Amino acid sequence: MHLLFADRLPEQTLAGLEERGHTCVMEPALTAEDLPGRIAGYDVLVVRSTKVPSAVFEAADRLALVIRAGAGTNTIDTDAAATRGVLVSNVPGRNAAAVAELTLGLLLAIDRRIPDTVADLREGRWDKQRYSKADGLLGKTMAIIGLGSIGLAVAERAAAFGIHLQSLAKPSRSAYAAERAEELGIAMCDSMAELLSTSDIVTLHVPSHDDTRRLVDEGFLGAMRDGAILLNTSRGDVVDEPALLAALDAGRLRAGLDVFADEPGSGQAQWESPLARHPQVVATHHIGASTEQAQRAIAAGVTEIVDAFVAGEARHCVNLDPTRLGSTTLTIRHLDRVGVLAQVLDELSTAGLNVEHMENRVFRGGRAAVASIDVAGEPSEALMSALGAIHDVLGVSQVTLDRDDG
Ligand SMILES: NC(=O)C1=CN([C@@H]2O[C@H](COP(=O)(O)OP(=O)(O)OC[C@H]3O[C@@H](n4cnc5c(N)ncnc54)[C@H](O)[C@@H]3O)[C@@H](O)[C@H]2O)C=CC1
Ligand SMILES: O=C(O)C(=O)COP(=O)(O)O
Repeated sequence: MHLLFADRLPEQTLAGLEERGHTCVMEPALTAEDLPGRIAGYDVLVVRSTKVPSAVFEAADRLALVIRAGAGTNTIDTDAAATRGVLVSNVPGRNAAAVAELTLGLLLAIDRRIPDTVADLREGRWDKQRYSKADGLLGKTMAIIGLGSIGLAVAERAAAFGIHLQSLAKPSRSAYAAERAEELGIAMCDSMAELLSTSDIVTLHVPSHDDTRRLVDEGFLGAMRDGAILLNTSRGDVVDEPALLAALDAGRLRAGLDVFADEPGSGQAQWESPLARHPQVVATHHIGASTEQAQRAIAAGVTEIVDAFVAGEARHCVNLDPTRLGSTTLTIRHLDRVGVLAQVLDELSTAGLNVEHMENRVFRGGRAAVASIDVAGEPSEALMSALGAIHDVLGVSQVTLDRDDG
């Protein structure tokens, strides 16, 4: 396969993929505007924060997979990809420790005003009194919004500082996250108002999507305690930035920010941001995931996704239907002979049933096989008998599932 890397990944990763017979081209200076003109001829596109707009999918001739070498896929038009049948995968969890480390770093930097004290010393100014007013973190309460890989990694580290942890009760939380939250002693609040009004620190770890964009608005900020600290290492647009600026100007809050709504990409740029310059803010250059450890782990994840794709698996794909694909699963046991599946598909097509997912596994010995076919709709009795009557079909059964149960 031909792979285009539009951001920098370790050379060893490319070398490993070339050893597997793939052709890899790395052009880390490519921008979202360049990509449509460069994508022709590539099967796989690998990006970090470089944006992948719909124009890329319109211009692509053989693109089958986009890999986000990181967690957040908000920079990729995943709907446009889905319309063109292009898989989009991310590499979840592998950079969580790095982001959690930076989050705690921002918190310590704010509490002790480390950037200001360092800057003064670099200028030759000694002022012990000025920098002797930190409050300390022991016994403080932290609200964690988004209890996924990063939220939990932050919780583990904050717990070690003696910080009390709380989050929002969420019935749909995964069993793993719910169990881990309990182990870490994270208290659950029933409402956002309760969570915010009882926390000294609020840290954001949700992805950017329709429900979370500008989640932190004037009302949210107003509900935070006076003197509280807001940490954002998720995405800039989760925060209403003018509203945050107003709260900072009023001296009500302090903030640690790694991400900004209009941040420049991975290169260098002249960039004036009133938030990043604000004296109540400690800001960094969206470097949460940028440790060697995290990038090695992410690169290994990219290789695993390519290997899985070659083997026919859409690993960590974010734009396939997450619920059950077809409403009915047909299980067809048959002799492993050429043409049996073609006859099965012919019958489905005559019945007007669209196949949404299909897998065929051969039994040990190679004499028989079992096909599992998800179809959109309910097969009629006539169709079931027609399938059962196909020569070499050993048996047919069906399970009808509620789409939401997947
Ligand atoms: N600063 C940086 O360099 C990095 C930033 N990120 C950002 O952090 C985000 C989170 O990353 P992970 O923890 O790895 O993802 P994750 O998918 O493991 O966790 C996200 C969590 O947020 C929860 N969530 C989603 N919508 C919510 C809502 N409306 N209210 C409450 N919870 C909600 C999900 O249920 C999930 O538990 C990424 O989507 C990305 O935007 C990720 C990696 C690096
Ligand atoms: O993994 C993520 O979601 C990140 O935000 C990291 O972005 P980056 O790979 O540093 O451009």
